Amino acid sequence: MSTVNDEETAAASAVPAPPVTRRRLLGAAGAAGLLVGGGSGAAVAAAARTEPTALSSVGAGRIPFEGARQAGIVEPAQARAHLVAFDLAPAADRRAAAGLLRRWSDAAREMTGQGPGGQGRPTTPAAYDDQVADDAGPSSLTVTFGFGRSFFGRTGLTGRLPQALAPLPDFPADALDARRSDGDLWVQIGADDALVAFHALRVLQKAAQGTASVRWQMNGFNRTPGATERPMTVRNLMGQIDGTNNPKPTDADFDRKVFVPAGGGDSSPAWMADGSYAVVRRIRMLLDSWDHLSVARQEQVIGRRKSDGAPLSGGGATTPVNLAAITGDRSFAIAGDAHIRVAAAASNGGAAMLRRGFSYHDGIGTDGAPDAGLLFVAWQADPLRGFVPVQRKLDGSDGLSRFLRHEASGLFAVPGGAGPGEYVGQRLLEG
Ligand SMILES: C=CC1=C(C)c2cc3[nH]c(cc4nc(cc5[nH]c(cc1n2)c(C)c5CCC(=O)O)C(CCC(=O)O)=C4C)c(C)c3C=C
Ligand SMILES: [Fe+2]
Repeated sequence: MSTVNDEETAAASAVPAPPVTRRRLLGAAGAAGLLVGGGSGAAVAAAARTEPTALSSVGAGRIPFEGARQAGIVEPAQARAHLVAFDLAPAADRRAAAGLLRRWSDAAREMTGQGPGGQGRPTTPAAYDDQVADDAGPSSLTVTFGFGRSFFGRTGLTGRLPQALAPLPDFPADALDARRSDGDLWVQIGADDALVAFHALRVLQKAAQGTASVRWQMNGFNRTPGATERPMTVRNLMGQIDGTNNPKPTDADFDRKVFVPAGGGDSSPAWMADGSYAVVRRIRMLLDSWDHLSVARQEQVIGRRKSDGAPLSGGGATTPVNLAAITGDRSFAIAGDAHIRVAAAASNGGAAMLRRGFSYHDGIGTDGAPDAGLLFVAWQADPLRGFVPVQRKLDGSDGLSRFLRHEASGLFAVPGGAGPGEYVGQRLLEG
């Protein structure tokens, strides 16, 4: 599942970090030379050849933590992700929760290179330092925080519970594992480097100690930037180009679809201004069955060509889909149960969302098949005008659903971002 991870936005979204200073790199190279000094001649020669180089483009990508909106929503989905839900400790109240969001925001600010010591490089809050991300640049790290419905009861804030955070309906085909669903708090960590992402996760876990503990964790991935000749929409584990027809930040109605307006909305209180709602679903792909289909059949199931993502109604990948197109034998070019027909805004009263997911692969399941699929993350201003109507339709009539199993689910209110000196959620917790 892709995102705005497309040609148009890839270059624009990450701010290159200032280059690493020569002194710093020479220091590191010198230390490496000392370390191998007693070793073989070949090792010494290899160390001597170690020229200081600037951070590669991957390490240099920096996405500011501070802003009216949280990072990690509109930027291209990174190569690595940890999606983690936390539950508050029994004794943790609203004050403790506020302290946690303050610690988390400060840590995220520092790790993304915006903190007190930051100069564009990630720093680690000293109290949690494990040095795992030392030497790496920010690597497009984003940390995004959200609140689950249960958070409001736990902190005495039910009066501020958004209507839009109503529980998702039970979809008949769901096979949800409650232990891997929901949660008081949700954190999405994304980075283009695995160590940077892991490090951020550990720092946030340590900062939570005594206040909240991990309820579930899911680890995802996408194509690494630079792996293709030019930036392009990613493929999911079924091999499809996924994300082509996502709303684009340049669309006139993008903000209205994805973000809560200033002052709140019909179903959102004012503290959610500039925020969004994240629907998170762990969707297992029944890959062994899928791989038995011919490519032609797979293309009919989706409604797009597998090679380049072009719609079966004609044209190239970015050609608008024509759901009315008829083939020579007078049938629809895009089948009645094709995924893109059933999911289309036109089939769902205009319902739309920004899909920004990550693939996952957790080895082989107890059934002997790959435990792999999509960590589907959909962003919208109101789930009742986004995910809910679309999933209702897909659940009953999507040809793709025969090859999927929804195994876990969560809905989280992701408030607007933090400005200098602020923490995420401050307007909820202190307003
Ligand atoms: C409830 C929303 C959706 C779920 C759940 C979902 C799961 C899912 N989708 C794919 C693969 C593709 N989806 C594509 C398009 C597409 N999917 C949704 C919604 C959900 N998908 C929408 C709204 C759209 C756009 C429809 C349109 O108007 O064109 C595509 C085509 C390429 C693209 O536009 O992204 C693919 C491929 C998988 C594998 C999956 C669950 C694992
Ligand atoms: Fe889809």
